[in-house]
Amino acid sequence: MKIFSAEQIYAADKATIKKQDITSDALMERAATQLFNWLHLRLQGDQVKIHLFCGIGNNGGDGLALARQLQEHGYTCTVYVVNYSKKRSDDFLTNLKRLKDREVWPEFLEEGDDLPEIGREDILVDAIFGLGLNRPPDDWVVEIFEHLHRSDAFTLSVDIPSGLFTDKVPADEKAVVKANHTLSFQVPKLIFFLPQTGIYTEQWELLDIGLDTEFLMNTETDYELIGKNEVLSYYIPREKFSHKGTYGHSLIIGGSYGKIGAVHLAAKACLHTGSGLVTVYVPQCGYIPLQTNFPEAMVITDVDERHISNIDFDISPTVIGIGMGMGKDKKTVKAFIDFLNSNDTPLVVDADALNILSESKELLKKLPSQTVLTPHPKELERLIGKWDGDFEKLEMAKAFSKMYDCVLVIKGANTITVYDGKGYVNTTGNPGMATGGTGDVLTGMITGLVAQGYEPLRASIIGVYLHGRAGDIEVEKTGYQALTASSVIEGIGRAFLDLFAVNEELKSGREQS
Ligand SMILES: NC(=O)C1=CN([C@@H]2O[C@H](COP(=O)(O)OP(=O)(O)OC[C@H]3O[C@@H](n4cnc5c(N)ncnc54)[C@H](O)[C@@H]3O)[C@@H](O)[C@H]2O)[C@H](O)CC1
Ligand SMILES: [K+]
Repeated sequence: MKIFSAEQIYAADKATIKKQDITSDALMERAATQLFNWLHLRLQGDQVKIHLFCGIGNNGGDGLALARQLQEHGYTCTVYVVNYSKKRSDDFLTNLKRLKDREVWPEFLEEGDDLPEIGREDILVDAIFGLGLNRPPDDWVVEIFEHLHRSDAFTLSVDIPSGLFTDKVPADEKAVVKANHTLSFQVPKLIFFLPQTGIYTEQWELLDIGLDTEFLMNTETDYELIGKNEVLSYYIPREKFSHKGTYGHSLIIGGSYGKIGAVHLAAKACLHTGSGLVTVYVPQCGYIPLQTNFPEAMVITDVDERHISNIDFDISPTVIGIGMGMGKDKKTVKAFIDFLNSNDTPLVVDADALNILSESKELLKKLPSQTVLTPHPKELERLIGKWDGDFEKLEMAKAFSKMYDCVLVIKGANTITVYDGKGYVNTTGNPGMATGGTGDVLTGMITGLVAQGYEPLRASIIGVYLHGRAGDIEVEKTGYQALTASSVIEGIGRAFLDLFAVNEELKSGREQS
């Protein structure tokens, strides 16, 4: 699913109005009807108090139109207009008049006014600012936001939480409404997925307002949201007359004394993801544990007992995953540099190998094209430098990925894969996965997908999705605290099966008919 910028959404509005030969007011009415339906379905006429806080632009217009529909259906609502500017939008004014024609008189809030009492059982609708915010809200408006927050009432934001810019992180966290739920129009917004802006809404949901599908389909976006459909469209089916050679040979290089487990996890995840063969390359201390506990893997050992000191093997792998648990011993750093100087096998690079690259950036030029790098936030900072806010981070990541022709997998709550100027935002995963070893599992999975013939960008996107899905499946059994990297590996098979699972409701519907 595409993630559109604010400019593109405004353009989609225009295209829709023209193509469907409707007024902008009619489009706003559609938006308000969707908001109303959402609330009405849940409230079923309940007489809970609803406070609608509206701005003076089109976000406020949506709020006023919603207020009218609520009032027409007998709901108890009070409407406030946060009067932060004299430049009211036309559709706001149209809806203000319609409300007044029905003898609903909004209370206009100005600087210094007393603020209304809000009970914690009430419902707040936040339609103060939408996509049009272009400077931080005034202090007195921020005070209103804080007043709303203190009420503890359920807060429903219209389109986006008011006070959020669509392309930069707000300087003051008090200057953003904290929403329990956001009903956003038609398309997901990037702000829902970034750590510094995603925190302002607990949940978000899309409401279809019938924007022109042709425009949406034909417009290229900088970001894409990755769900099951996207992953399914990339899936390569297995062939009947295939054999283990068809699905590649992965070599996992890493480990050091006390960190052999990292290689074990990566290699096992690689195998569970479908790599035809998996060989691990470890220091000698890894030989017995791996051969004892992981019979499917072949093991090649370094000449050194405790560290990798000379990467030397006589197999021809399809892809190499390197870095987990490898450490930065002097011998290892040298071995890694020598390896890069002679290697032309596709690479997936993680952990200590990333840190070695960060310390000698000239090495980055030695990576084969489309090498996959899987940094967590600290490793990313060492690689690309410090950034000022999540949006700058993404721009810097894109520039870095272009400069070195590499796929950057930026790990986080919503992992974002960056390549060729585009970002792919993952939707799976959960806080239980913030535990040691899950990164090793991810690297192994991406390696296993490259081995099977997925090009590195797709392997990364699919690997990240399945990794999160496996975690989501397993967390149902364990809860957040007890989820481990090993259980994520156990979930990989189910994550694949889930790609093809028919929605239970659809299935039972079909069986009945
Ligand atoms: N396709 C859709 O998604 C539709 C969305 N709709 C809604 O329209 C808003 C966007 O409306 P817009 O009028 O452009 O912006 P705002 O409502 O956010 O209004 C802001 C308004 O105020 C001015 N302004 C900006 N920042 C400040 C500030 N700090 N202080 C004072 N004034 C400020 C700015 O110039 C604007 O005029 C979208 O989010 C949806 O809710 C449509 O209703 C249907 C189609
Ligand atoms: K809003």
